Amino acid sequence: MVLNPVISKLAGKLVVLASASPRRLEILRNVGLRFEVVPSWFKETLDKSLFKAPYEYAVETAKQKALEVARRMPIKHLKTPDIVIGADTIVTVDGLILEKPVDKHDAYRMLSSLSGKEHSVYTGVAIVLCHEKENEEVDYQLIQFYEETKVKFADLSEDMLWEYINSGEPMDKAGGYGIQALGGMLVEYVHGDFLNVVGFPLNHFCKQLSLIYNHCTSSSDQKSESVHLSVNGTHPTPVLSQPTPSVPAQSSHGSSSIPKPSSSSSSQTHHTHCSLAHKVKRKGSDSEVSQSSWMLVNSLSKHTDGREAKLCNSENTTSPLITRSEQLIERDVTEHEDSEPRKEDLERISELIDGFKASKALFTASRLRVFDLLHRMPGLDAAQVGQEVKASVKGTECLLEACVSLGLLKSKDRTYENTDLATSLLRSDSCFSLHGHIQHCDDTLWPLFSHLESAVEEGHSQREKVFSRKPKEDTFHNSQEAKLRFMNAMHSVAKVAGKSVATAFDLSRYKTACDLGGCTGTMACELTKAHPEMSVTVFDLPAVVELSERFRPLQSNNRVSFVAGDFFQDELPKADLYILARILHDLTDEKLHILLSKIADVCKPGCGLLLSEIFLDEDRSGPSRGLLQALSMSEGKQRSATEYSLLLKSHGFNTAQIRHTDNLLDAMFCIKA
Ligand SMILES: Cc1cn([C@@H]2O[C@H](COP(=O)(O)OP(=O)(O)OP(=O)(O)O)[C@@H](O)[C@H]2O)c(=O)[nH]c1=O
Repeated sequence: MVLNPVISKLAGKLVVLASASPRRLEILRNVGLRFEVVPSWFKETLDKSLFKAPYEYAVETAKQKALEVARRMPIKHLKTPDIVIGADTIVTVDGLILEKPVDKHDAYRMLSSLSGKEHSVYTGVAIVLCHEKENEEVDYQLIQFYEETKVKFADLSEDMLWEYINSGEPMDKAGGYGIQALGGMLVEYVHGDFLNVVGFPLNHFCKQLSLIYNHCTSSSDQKSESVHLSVNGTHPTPVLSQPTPSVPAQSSHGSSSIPKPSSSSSSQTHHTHCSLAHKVKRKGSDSEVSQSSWMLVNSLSKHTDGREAKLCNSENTTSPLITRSEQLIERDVTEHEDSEPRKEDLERISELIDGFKASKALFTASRLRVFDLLHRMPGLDAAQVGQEVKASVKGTECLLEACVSLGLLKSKDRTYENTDLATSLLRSDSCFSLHGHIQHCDDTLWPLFSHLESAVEEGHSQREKVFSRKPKEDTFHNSQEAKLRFMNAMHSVAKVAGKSVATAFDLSRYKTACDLGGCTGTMACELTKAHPEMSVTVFDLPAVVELSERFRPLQSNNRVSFVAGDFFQDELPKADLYILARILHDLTDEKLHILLSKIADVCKPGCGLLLSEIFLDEDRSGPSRGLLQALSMSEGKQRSATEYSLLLKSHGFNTAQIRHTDNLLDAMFCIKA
């Protein structure tokens, strides 16, 4: 079928991905779909012997995953999604269904059964469309389909098998391998949609969406089969299984009665476009990783039916795949070496080279309170600004011009005023001021980053080396000052990100909360604003609680109280929701487990845990904000949402929802099992 643009059709709809799979999240995020992640609690324990074909099992599991979330959300999250997407990936070989291995031996069993053979990967997908009716009942409409991809593994030696298993990669992946990463080494060829193996058949999914939202008529090879479930409360009852006008068609791979796809042998080839290709583009083509991804993508080809793809390899040739891929890489490298550098590459590198200059210009203007001044007195010229901030005219002029070029100031006839960005984020007294954070970057991070080379060589932060050189830092007064500066930094980030985190989830069932390490109480304040029946205790070190009084006039809220204590040593205040905002990334594994065990001990089943951190992309390729921060961290580490989720799970907290907020901090909501 002809594919029409469709992702934009979902704008404004509450789309929910009922999956904890980081790969599915990334595949869908890469195409610009905006959605919430609510991992399904459905246990993958359907009796496989009841299904005639393996894909029926995958489709049914996907359906149950999606329906569980579609049914839970109106009750537990008090909102009805528009669309819930569920998926399930399985590997089948020799008539067996392989899911995720339970341990290394299980992984060994799976991978050795795949060695030297072709197997099928099926991903079943269920799209549940939720229609709220006037009587508060929800009508669920179900579209389900599956996609098959054939994959052939090389013969794997025992050493290869164990080296791969010991990498840890197999454990959360169907069949015990990840084709998108190290597992790619094991693969001789792929017939079909590559992303289907990774966990989500994007192309087929878009075609289905197109059928739903573009109201196309189905092509002749497509059968129509959609299921309506009329749901009252929590118990769905299948009432009908037939085509409907609003969901016109089901693809040829739709649900149980549909025959297996035939293996196509068309000779026309096209290069596939998958998320890896986008990534290569985004990252530039210099790194080895990018090149190998590029090779992988380009060595796939697509047949005319648009779904069956095959490597340019066949068993009756010596190894055309390798030859072709090598040629592609060779050509790519040569082209890059010989040709003039591309304009955008030069721009990107210059930007990076000058990044430190831009940062320092911002820090300096901020320290001199240029943005405060120009807010009070817009339209000053360089001499007037210099006089006010007690700086030279020449130096001030250079600084102001640099700020204009960075979009922080506007100039007209050699006079200056703030841009909107400066007014909202850079003034020291604005509601969302990042002034405190900027000062912290200048005072603490700047010196640390100037010792980055030693930090990288030695493998630990240079904090002690850098700051013990300045004896004045050790006096009580200065350490007090340093504490205040740090609190100011935390305060300013919490002011900017607090609302996004506090409103990320419906927490209205919780009446008492405790913000551990809650500093000045800004996040606590945002939580009470977002949840009018909630009271929040801020628990922090005595010195912090004492100093936080200076910020209290800002928190005019009697539902926020402060308790002094050390969360490693003292009893935690009782609450039914605990908040950990920007705490975990900074702790060693040991401390982290002590803290999480303490929280788990005081939490009854049903208690909540709200975690707020920067969540790294699952492949740790971004965001730079998180990865750059890691360069100056003394202990601890940055993690992805899945890593946090697994960590919390090991202490009995199930992830209920994850929110990438597009703000400075992301959020995850977990419930004590
Ligand atoms: C073959 C293959 C699989 N996978 C992953 O295997 C999991 C399958 O498990 P699932 O049960 O379908 O999903 P899940 O991870 O448990 O998530 P959920 O949807 O919440 O059940 C998914 O993650 C897939 O990406 C890869 O990442 N690469 C591969 O090459």
